[in-house]
Amino acid sequence: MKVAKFGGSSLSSAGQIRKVATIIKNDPEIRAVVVSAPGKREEADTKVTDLLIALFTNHLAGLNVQPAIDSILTRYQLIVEELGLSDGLIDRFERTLRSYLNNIKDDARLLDALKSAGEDFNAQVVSDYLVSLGLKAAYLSPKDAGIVVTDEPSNAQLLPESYDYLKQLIGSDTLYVIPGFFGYSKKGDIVTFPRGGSDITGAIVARGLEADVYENFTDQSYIFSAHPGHVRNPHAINAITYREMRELSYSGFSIFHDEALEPLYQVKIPVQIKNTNEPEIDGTRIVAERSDVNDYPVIGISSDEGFTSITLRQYLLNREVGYTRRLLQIFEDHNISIEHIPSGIDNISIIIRSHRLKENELQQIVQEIQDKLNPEWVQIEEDLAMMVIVGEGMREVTGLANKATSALAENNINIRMINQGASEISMIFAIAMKDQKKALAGLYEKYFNA
Ligand SMILES: Nc1ncnc2c1ncn2[C@@H]1O[C@H](COP(=O)(O)OP(=O)(O)O)[C@@H](O)[C@H]1O
Ligand SMILES: N[C@@H](CC(=O)OP(=O)(O)O)C(=O)O
Repeated sequence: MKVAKFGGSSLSSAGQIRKVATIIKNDPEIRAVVVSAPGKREEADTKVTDLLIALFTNHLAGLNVQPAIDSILTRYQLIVEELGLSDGLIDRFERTLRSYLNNIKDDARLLDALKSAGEDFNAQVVSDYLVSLGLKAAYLSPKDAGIVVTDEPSNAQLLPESYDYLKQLIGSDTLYVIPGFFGYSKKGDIVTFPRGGSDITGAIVARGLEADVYENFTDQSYIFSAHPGHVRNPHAINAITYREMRELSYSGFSIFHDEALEPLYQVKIPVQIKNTNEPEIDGTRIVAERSDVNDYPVIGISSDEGFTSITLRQYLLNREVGYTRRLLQIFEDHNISIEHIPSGIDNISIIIRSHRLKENELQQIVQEIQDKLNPEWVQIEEDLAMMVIVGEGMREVTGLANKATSALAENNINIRMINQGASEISMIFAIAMKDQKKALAGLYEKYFNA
């Protein structure tokens, strides 16, 4: 039994939805479908989720919201007309958006409700279309499916009891079409997952329904060993482990959400990445173990930008008990999570994502560091990129770090920090953001073409 998730690129137009329906019709193993909101039809297009966020922003600013509502409804109108579905759907969608705007007074909750509409409307469209083709399909709201989440707007986390509710759907002869990207809090409010979170819903449903495989349909036939938009003709991956994928998706492989692995790895449900436009290709499998570690000790290289490092120097820091804890406390007080903490005997760096800092917050943090810890000096480096090299074979094979340092040296790229992940399956190099493209090309050549 399979659960299939179709991403925004697979559902961006009536033509794409037809391809999705063909995939579903041809595979009776698919027993539940999770859908995203319509994505971009071409590069310059706007995702429906972004149109919904624009609607929220206009509403908040007190502007006329009609143009934003029209642009959203037009996307669905085009799809509904071309698929020959009832116009009544569009009236229902308009009433839903207006009722959210009129009735939800809390801004964060309104934003989540509006964002959820992209997936919610699309699930109704896809379900109606499958029914029109003669399939026994039905729209199922996350509320009725039992997807219960924590109450943190835009950052929902699943509550484990959801699996007990989802289990009750096992064995049904109805093909459920479930909107991705959101769940309901215990109080009954809509709460969304982080952006890209329909992958998370798909994983939750696959686990709840005890699927043999979670098929994730997108616009690429494989996960490649480097982002295909940044490296020309990267090597296609056949199998990658959950641990490898988590490291890579957290740091730039946006094809699959890093938090979508959590529901799956304990119960070892494999993920099959497939292309809606080339469904005959098997694609990439995300699994617990892979058999080609000797051939590919390194499986992928990702890069991610927008980091800031704060480095403190303090002679005899290694002997000061509690120094690190007091430093970390400052970041905790600012509610800023930390990415890396490389340290030496007399210095320590804290690396964070720059977007987590509010205006002037960095200066405030430096001031607090000076007041509370009195270091000899504090150095700030902004605009850093992280190059992340990942592979289960990293522990066994010698000379892998050397390849990276020589690739960067040959390209005259200064390394600002090196961190070997405690998992021993990743190595991270901080460099200046301006060198990122050159670094990725150089590293890719060394590991995959040398
Ligand atoms: N290593 C990689 N291999 C394949 N695609 C990647 C990789 N890293 C990033 N991507 C990007 O992920 C995109 C697909 O993910 P996403 O936009 O979330 O799709 P969907 O709309 O189907 O959910 C690809 O078009 C590609 O640009
Ligand atoms: N539509 C949401 C959730 C999502 O997962 O979309 P996609 O499958 O197109 O990445 C977003 O844009 O964030």
